[in-house]
Amino acid sequence: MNDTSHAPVTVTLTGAGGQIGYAALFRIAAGDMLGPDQRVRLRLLEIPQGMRSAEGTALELADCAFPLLDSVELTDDASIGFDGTNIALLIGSRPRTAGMERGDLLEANGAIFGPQGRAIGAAAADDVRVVVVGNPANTNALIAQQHAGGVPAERFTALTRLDHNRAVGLLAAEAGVAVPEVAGITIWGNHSATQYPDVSGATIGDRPALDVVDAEWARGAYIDRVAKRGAEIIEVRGGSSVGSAANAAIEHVRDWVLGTGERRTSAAVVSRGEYGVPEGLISSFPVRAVDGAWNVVEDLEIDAFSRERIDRSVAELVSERDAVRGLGLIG
Ligand SMILES: NC(=O)C1=CN([C@@H]2O[C@H](COP(=O)(O)OP(=O)(O)OC[C@H]3O[C@@H](n4cnc5c(N)ncnc54)[C@H](O)[C@@H]3O)[C@@H](O)[C@H]2O)C=CC1
Ligand SMILES: O=C([O-])CC(=O)C(=O)O
Repeated sequence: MNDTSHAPVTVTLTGAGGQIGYAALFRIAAGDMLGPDQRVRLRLLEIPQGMRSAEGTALELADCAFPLLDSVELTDDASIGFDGTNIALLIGSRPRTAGMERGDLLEANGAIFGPQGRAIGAAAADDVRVVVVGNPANTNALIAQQHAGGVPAERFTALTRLDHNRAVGLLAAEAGVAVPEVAGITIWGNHSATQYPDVSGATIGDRPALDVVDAEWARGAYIDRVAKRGAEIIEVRGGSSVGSAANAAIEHVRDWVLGTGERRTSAAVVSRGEYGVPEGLISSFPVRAVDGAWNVVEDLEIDAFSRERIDRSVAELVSERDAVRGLGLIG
């Protein structure tokens, strides 16, 4: 992938007929995800009810005449959708609606991700990389991974980049600085209201963030605002985040494939026990991407406040894992 020959990369999107799919596909085809020289083959995987909408999107993609877009194929068969795929964005699921918590979604969505994981295991390219967007994203990623025999576990990730970007944007706004001044924020744990946006190691310009903004705010209202931003958007827009979610998924894949350099970001990746997170959980960590792989940044200091917040979110991931195990969705 991304070698000098620039052979086309196959990108599969599930939920391609949905809102995030619509917001993501044009940017992927324009080169925002894999770079301005990388041709892409798009596979749009939908359920029968979503096919018509995906067909419409495919017509519009054709009408853009994107030079980097090699082909667009539509299917409702996962074994075709993931055949030879290099990058899979698992977006299709049921969005949360007002008043609904993620726990309610476990059962509704869990059954989607086992078969998709199996199809990825059976059909995808050797270098396949998967990011799960559909909620509950961390646990859906775990389910897919557990069914994808033969695919290295670390190729399954879940999206917390949207939370990360929200945390950066809100901190920059509070400090009255431009976004590039902010560095070193971490989202820990689950993509849910228990997530912990951690600014204890963050900087604003060349100063510790906690010397610039009120520490009480950073450890109170700020955490709540970031963690509940999804619900805020639902409340204000009347629907869940779309443009910002598509953007985050694109940035997640772009960093994973092209690298972050020294810049730190957040992604939900398979724990190898870092920071006391139980091995095997797909939990959000501070990460850098090097040579096509996410590496957890391991040398951060965790104070008692952070420890408690991380543990709380990780406990929720453990309970989601146990719940899907109880439902027979994983072994
Ligand atoms: N991780 C994150 O940061 C975020 C995650 N989300 C989640 O992303 C998901 C998608 O959101 P939207 O695009 O707004 O929803 P949407 O309802 O507009 O689109 C979902 C699409 O998925 C399709 N679909 C359902 N089951 C499928 C399956 N088994 N295979 C293929 N396609 C399938 C549906 O037909 C529909 O077209 C939701 O679960 C939402 O909660 C949304 C925002 C942020
Ligand atoms: O909250 C939701 O249902 C959508 C979502 O994941 C987010 O916006 O972070």
